[in-house]
Amino acid sequence: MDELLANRYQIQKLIGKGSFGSVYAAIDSKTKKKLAIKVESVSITPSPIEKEILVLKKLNGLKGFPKLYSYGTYQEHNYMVMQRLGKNLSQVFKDFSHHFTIAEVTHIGCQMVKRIENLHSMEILHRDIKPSQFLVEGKILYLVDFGSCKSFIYAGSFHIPMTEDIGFIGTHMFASRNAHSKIQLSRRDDLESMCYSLAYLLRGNLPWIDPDSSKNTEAKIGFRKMNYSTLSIFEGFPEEFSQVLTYVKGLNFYYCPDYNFIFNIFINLLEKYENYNIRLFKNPKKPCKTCLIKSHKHTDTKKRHEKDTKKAENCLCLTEESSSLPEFKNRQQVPNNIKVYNSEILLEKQYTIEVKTQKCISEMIKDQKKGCKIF
Ligand SMILES: Nc1ncnc2c1ncn2[C@@H]1O[C@H](COP(=O)(O)OP(=O)(O)OP(=O)(O)O)[C@@H](O)[C@H]1O
Repeated sequence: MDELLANRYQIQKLIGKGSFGSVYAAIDSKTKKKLAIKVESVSITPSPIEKEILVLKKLNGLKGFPKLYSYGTYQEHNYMVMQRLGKNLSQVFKDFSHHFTIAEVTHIGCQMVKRIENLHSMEILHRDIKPSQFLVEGKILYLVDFGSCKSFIYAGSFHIPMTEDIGFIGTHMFASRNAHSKIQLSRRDDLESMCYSLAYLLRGNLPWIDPDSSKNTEAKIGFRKMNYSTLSIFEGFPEEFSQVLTYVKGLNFYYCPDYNFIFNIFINLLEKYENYNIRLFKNPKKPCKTCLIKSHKHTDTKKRHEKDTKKAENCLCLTEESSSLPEFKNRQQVPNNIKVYNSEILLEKQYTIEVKTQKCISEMIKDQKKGCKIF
């Protein structure tokens, strides 16, 4: 491929390779903007990039998703030009010697559930949720890679049917049990993969992964995964994590998950960790006052609850910052996209919301049995 793609984009460096294509760091020679360009051969059909473009168009620059700038075909390659982001969570986890604190993983959980909720609100399933699909930029986790996405709504308003024998979709390590059973995936499965991603970030491993990689076939992982109880997956960690997984495992195929229920479990857990450091994100400014959540004693009404949840969400993401990636000094150099600050106390006392979880898990599960709430 030429270094100047489509006579406009100066390719700088390969960022990484996926199953179907490669992602490059590039500069727009017209605007000097730093970009990421995903490229795949035109011979790949159906084209994952085409699907990604459709999804990104639908998301239309929604917070926590990369902006799509341009796309096209150039020299036997499909390409899409998007916002350049920082390292993915797997890479950052490695930088931290595979050790995140409970507060950090809880904070990640808060952002993950919001991204998944937003994607689902566009009637789209991700179907390959895992740590490497979340990229850190500023204080925001961005969800990327929409090549496995599928709409769960068809003909305008019908939920896709629960079919079987669909073939495995996702990544063995983080896939839901339904993915291993080859059952059509729905919203619950993205959340189950989110739980396994959080378990991995807490533990540094997942119990169904054998040190001998020859024992990690899809079937063997699936078999072992079915036999681990929720409690054993999160053994030694706060019970809130297993509460979330219990709730998610209890969802039926059609049910619209209560994302706020999960978010509030995480937010309440985070509140227990005073003065925690979230080392993944830079801390350029103090959080603005309007983002600070006040304690609302005795005002636990639904309205207050919703307002606080919204504020908490804003606090987690704060404002979107412009990219601060360093220029590439030399083409051989791997970009060091992210600065990690160990010392700053990042979000001091932001999570002092007085939101006690409004429904216990058994009530939620009872609710589900009453009917299939889709929206
Ligand atoms: N907008 C972006 N900005 C910066 N880096 C990105 C961007 N999008 C993807 N990347 C990085 O590019 C690399 C390749 O990403 P890609 O989504 O193609 O595949 P993958 O998720 O690594 O693998 P697979 O497709 O097999 O799941 C990853 O390291 C990812 O973090």
